[in-house]
Amino acid sequence: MDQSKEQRILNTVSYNAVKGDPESVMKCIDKYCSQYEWAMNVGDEKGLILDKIVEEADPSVVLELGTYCGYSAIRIARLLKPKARLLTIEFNPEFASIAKEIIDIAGLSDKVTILEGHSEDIIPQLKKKYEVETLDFVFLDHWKERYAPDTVLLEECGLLRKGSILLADNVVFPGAPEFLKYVRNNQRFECTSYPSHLEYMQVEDAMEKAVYLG
Ligand SMILES: O=C(NCc1cccc(CNc2ccc3[nH]ncc3c2)c1)c1cc(-c2ccc(F)cc2)cc(O)c1O
Ligand SMILES: [Mg+2]
Repeated sequence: MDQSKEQRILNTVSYNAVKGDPESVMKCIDKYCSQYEWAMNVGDEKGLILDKIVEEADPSVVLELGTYCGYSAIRIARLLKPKARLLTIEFNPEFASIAKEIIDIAGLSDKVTILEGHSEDIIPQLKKKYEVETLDFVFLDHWKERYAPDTVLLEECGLLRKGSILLADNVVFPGAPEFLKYVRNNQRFECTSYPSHLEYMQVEDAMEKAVYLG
């Protein structure tokens, strides 16, 4: 059975990246996906915007929805302070296992925990099973039609506090219209749009930041 694209991404990382060096893992993935096979990593252009927002927030507890190959988990975790941690939810078992290996190569396994399953099933378990009090930062990058319902679920589960930051990828392409409508018309969120481009392409995209006001 020939390999998947995600397996080929892991191969190129394990062959070319410097072990324990997150930046070299990111560069390796970006090089491969811009030159050989497109893949849905947040990429280096939107990644720089993500970096700035994470650095400004300096979060202790981060939730990511949609791990994929672990590129954005590495991007975020490399900026976190020593005790801070990132929980990332991935439904696709192959993606989860490839991400685990890539995160390990980056040397970030002690900061990142991959939770296998659907966001709607795992979010309600975060407080009791994963000892989360509230979330400082949430990166939404899973199924776009889940962004809005999962935002409601996060609030219902008491996981958002005054100042919690939601950052959503792909609000322009593929698009997350219900999410934009929900947060932009909701007084409990302060929204900012970050225009950019789809990873490795010249197609317009954007990320949306929604700060929870409590
Ligand atoms: O759709 C996207 N990503 C989400 C996604 C997609 C597939 C599988 C999974 C499986 N992982 C998964 C699922 C459900 C889940 N529930 N809880 C956790 C969880 C995890 C996740 C996406 C698409 C494009 C894109 C596609 C085509 C094109 F032409 C241009 C652009 C660009 C992106 O940056 C994207 O992020
Ligand atoms: Mg995305």
